[in-house]
Amino acid sequence: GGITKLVQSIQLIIRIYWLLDLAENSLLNKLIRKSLVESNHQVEVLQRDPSSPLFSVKTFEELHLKKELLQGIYEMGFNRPSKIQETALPMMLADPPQNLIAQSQSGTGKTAAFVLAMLSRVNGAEKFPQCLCLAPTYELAVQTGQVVEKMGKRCVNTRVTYAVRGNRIPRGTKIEEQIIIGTPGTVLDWCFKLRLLDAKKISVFVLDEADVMIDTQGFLDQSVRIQRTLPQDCQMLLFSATFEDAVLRFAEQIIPDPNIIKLRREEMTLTNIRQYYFLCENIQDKYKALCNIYGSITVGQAIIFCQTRRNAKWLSQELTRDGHKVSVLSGELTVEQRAAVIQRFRDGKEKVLVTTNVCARGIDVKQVTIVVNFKLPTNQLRCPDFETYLHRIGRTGRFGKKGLAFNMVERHNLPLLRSIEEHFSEYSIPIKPFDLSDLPSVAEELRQG
Ligand SMILES: Nc1ncnc2c1ncn2[C@@H]1O[C@H](COP(=O)(O)OP(=O)(O)OP(=O)(O)O)[C@@H](O)[C@H]1O
Repeated sequence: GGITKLVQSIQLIIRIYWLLDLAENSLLNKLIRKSLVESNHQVEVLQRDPSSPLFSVKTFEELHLKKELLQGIYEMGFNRPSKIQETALPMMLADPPQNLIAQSQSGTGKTAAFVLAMLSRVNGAEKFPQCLCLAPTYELAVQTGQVVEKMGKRCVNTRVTYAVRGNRIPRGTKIEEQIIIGTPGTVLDWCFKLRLLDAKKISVFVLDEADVMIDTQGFLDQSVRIQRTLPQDCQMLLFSATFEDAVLRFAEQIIPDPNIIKLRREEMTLTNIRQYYFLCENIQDKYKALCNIYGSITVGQAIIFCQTRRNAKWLSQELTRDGHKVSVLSGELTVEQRAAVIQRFRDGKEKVLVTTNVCARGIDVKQVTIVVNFKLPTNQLRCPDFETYLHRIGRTGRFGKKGLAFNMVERHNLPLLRSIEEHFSEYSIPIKPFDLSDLPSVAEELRQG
């Protein structure tokens, strides 16, 4: 009765927030990531059309791209294909066209890959939509469109338009742009209600951020309805940063006889991170321990994780008063504001980033040498949040550098620390109490970098 309805609506609200967070994370990654995330893993080909040419390319020249497209790529500073592009591009550019499902973590070159495929297939002389790309949110659609405009700068006859809320086009208008990027709901309206484009003329269909897409019933159904209206010989491409079973099932439902490739995620290792803890009576004690660290180690850049916005605010005020250059990252900032804070931190304008859990994910800043858990991460049930702990201290010790993690622990939370240490016992790295005698070796290790 009423109770179940109430529970269902609460669950729906939680899912929507979770999805928004997922989409926000995806957008934040795009905004802060100015360069490729290199991977030294090989791409795994899980399934392929036996007739498809299976080879990978090491240069863009081997792809026989239109010269104005090759020009666009070089002007973007791309020297050679990324790991996923090496295998995905030959499949996507093959004739006859191949369908593809590709998973590769954020920042590894998926967007550039399918944008290159769309630009490559567009016939600039024809003034009607030929490529359709679905994205989960307006902002992500705009981000992808910017890559099209940058990479297609020299393809003078090729133009892109956005099927998103707010781009009002009168019913019956015949759209001339060859590439359409939009969110599922608006794209459906453009196809059926407003009849702005003829889906039968679409030759390339891209569904990006599939892992974000499938989490709202609407998107999943709408994407399927759009895909159903496309012609049989339309090339279908689907991309996702992760490959949970649900994503793969959705992908195979949408993309007929696909090639399937994936790039394994870099394992997060803790082996090159030294972890210590300070026993603290209260928050002032924690602040004093923090000052001890600063007083005695030449710190590169540090990220300090707090559990609440209130503590983050209090801590940043204390640090600023003591003359540290501090920036704060917390949930009430918009994604663009967060990206700006992270960009400043990356540029070294501030030495300390105080942040709450919400923004902890996805910040990969190379020169972070120290991570401080001002409070150990726990979930809503006040149990240790192992995944967040791993994500947080994984912000340091990146790219083979040495890293340092300090945990400020109240006495009653020691069992929490022990269960975290136990959970990561495979790395067999103790979380030792920090005392000043450790300093010389720690400082030396940091210097070695
Ligand atoms: N072959 C390449 N060489 C150099 N830089 C590249 C290459 N391909 C992409 N990049 C750059 O790397 C960054 C990440 O690329 P891209 O956005 O395509 O990755 P992505 O996997 O789609 O990331 P996300 O999933 O976060 O959207 C971008 O700044 C892009 O310009």
